[in-house]
Amino acid sequence: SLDTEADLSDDIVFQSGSHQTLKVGPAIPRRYLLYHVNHGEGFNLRRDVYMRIANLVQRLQQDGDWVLVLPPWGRLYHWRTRSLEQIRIPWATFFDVESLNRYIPVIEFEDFIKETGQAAIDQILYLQAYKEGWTNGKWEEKIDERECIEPPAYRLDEAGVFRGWFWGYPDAYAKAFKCLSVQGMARILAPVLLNNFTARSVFVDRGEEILHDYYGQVQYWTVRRSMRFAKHLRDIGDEFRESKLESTDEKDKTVMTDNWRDMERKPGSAIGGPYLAAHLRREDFARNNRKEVPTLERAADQIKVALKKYKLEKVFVATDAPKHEIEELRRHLQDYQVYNYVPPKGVLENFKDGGVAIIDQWICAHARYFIGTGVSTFSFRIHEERQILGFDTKMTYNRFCGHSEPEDCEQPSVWKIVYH
Ligand SMILES: C[C@@H]1O[C@H](OP(=O)(O)OP(=O)(O)OC[C@H]2O[C@@H](n3cnc4c(=O)[nH]c(N)nc43)[C@H](O)[C@@H]2O)[C@@H](O)[C@H](O)[C@@H]1O
Repeated sequence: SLDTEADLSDDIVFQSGSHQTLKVGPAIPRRYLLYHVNHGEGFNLRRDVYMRIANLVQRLQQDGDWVLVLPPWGRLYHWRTRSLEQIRIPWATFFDVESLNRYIPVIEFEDFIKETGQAAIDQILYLQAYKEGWTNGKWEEKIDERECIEPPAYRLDEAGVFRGWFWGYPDAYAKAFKCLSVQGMARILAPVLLNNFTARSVFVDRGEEILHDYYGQVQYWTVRRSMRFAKHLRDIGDEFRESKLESTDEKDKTVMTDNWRDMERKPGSAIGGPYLAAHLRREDFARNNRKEVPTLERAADQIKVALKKYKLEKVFVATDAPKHEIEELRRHLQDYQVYNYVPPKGVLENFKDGGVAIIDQWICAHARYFIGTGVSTFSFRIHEERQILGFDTKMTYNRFCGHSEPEDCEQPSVWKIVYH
């Protein structure tokens, strides 16, 4: 059978008469790539893994009809609002799936179930490191089928199928399971998936084990640009900007095009709203006493320096800090107007902790000046968002100096956006 118009057009043979005949080759069966990330990882690290896997699918597409099945969101360590049920969340809650689809074909897991008739996966490939580490102290790209190092996270049940955590879908199962030791870029999986396995649906678990094919290069930025946030979340952030921070896209020069493919901005073209935004990562970062985390007093001092330098009066703070810490920070900044986003009940119920975090990121992305927390992927994703919007790099690539770092601590490396 023919699936798409594109398939048709290649195979149509026009004859001299008025009718046409179709020359149809065997249909290429659609293959599904599913993936998952280690349980302890946070949302923004997971976004990074999506980019690696998406580029793998982009490569696989050259040799067949592959589609990426988006892993439902849920059970994230940092999502702490206990009154909410935070599992089986589709990507459309957080992202503009149409934008993702402009880069590679993606479907939600629920669509996979509908399309294939059941939540059954043919093959799990569980990625792991090499037990022996690097041989001769040399890092090289390699991939091999190996025995599992850790006890497998999936167990064989009486029916002879593998059960485990499939994003909170109790009926889901897999038919086969293997461990693969891997050291390398995402593309290393391509020949394995094309040649060694004929399974129609392959589930790559521990997707974070593979690296970006081309970090910071055009492929990286293209998939990154396709990861637009869901419109309903952007709208909430925009309304907050306008009502509290005197910030609108027209004034700030941050108007977006409908299609990210048509959006190419010169650095410095965006001005941003008349406020400074800070991402202050606390919780586990502060508890583990990471050297990149400043005391609240020191954070306030660094904010004040930047406010004076850029003649700003308003501060927007995105943070995972508990209330009393936010209050303390306010006291240190009492001469300024300090804002943070507190979601109304309905927003929290509909869009969960993940949606609220995105609203925070969106507001940070539109500030005149941004200062983030070192090594936090939450801050890194804001840097990228601002690059896409067209901010000058010096208004973006800034971070707090931690409690045991010098005042002139090393600032984040600048990643210029690459379009072509
Ligand atoms: C310890 C490591 O931390 C790494 O975190 P890091 O890169 O900062 O960033 P994320 O991977 O996003 O994980 C941190 C999570 O904490 C919450 N969070 C942090 N900052 C804010 C904020 O300003 N506003 C709101 N609303 N929520 C915030 C949010 O749920 C976010 O996804 C993880 O990626 C690693 O997997 C690991 O867990």
